[in-house]
Amino acid sequence: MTTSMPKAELHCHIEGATSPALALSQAARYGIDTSAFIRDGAYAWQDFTSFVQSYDATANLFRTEEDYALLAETYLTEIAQAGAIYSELIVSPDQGDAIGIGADAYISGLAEGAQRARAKTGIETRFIIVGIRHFGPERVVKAAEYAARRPHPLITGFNLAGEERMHRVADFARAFDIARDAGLGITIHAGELSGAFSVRDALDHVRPSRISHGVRAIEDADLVRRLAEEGVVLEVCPGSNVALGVFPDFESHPLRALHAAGVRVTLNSDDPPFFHTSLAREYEVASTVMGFSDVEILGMTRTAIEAAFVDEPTRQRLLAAL
Ligand SMILES: Nc1ncnc2[nH]cnc12
Ligand SMILES: [Zn+2]
Repeated sequence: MTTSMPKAELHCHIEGATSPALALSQAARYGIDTSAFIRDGAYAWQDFTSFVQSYDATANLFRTEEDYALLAETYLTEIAQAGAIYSELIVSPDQGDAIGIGADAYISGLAEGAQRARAKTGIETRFIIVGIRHFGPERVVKAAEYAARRPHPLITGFNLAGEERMHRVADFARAFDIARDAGLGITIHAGELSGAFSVRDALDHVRPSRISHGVRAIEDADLVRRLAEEGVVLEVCPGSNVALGVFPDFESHPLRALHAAGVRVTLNSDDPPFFHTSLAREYEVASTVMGFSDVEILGMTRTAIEAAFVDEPTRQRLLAAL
């Protein structure tokens, strides 16, 4: 049983962590019709493109700083009650602009929510600024420039998400240079919807310490060896991968093979209610379906803390809590 285990995650998109219940209460507040993206109390989507549409429609239910505080507080409190001691939330300054409050107010609302959750439960949180790939390289540079100004102390990393099949990683190298030069931790979505080549491109052009997903590296044995040798940490999201059809089921998911090959892997929830999962469920599936021992699962949590984009005193305090 993983219920009482300490947990940590490096990869959760904050808007994607909205429970359908919270989405419905926000929709009622603003008089928004959700029938296009919530049906029978669950998010409706069929493929990655319609998932992104449902995700964006959900994100647009949060309009004010206080809405964002409520979202972060609700999610972080829930996972803390399930044993999480650390969470890195992927946050998008573009979303602050999209709703008209601006990136600073968006971040400050999220930070207020993180602070409330920390006061109640002790959970530690950091924010990873994300550039949206399908918005194109120039918009991603803008997101990197925003992150590089270090507008809030909880912002410690930079990521690239969105439609992986658009553009090549090299098109985003400048954005990552800007973020890296500002001292931010570097991670990038690759090897989820696109194959092993995208993981190789990420290593060559972006030099990340972590990769968001990266699981399709399994298609290339040399690449798996390289990941293991270079100690690159994979933020693995098995529930998300199965829900999106990247792998047909948990039995054929490569987490076990990557772990056995010596790749440093961690467990993550991605967009939990969209993918019918939660951080707690990822831990439980790793144990009961994938057959990882408690010691192996604790090892993945340790890897997450070792790879977290936090200051050293915080890392040592979190490691001591394991
Ligand atoms: N799983 C995912 N892959 C790429 N971009 C995303 N944005 C939100 N969730 C995502
Ligand atoms: Zn993701």
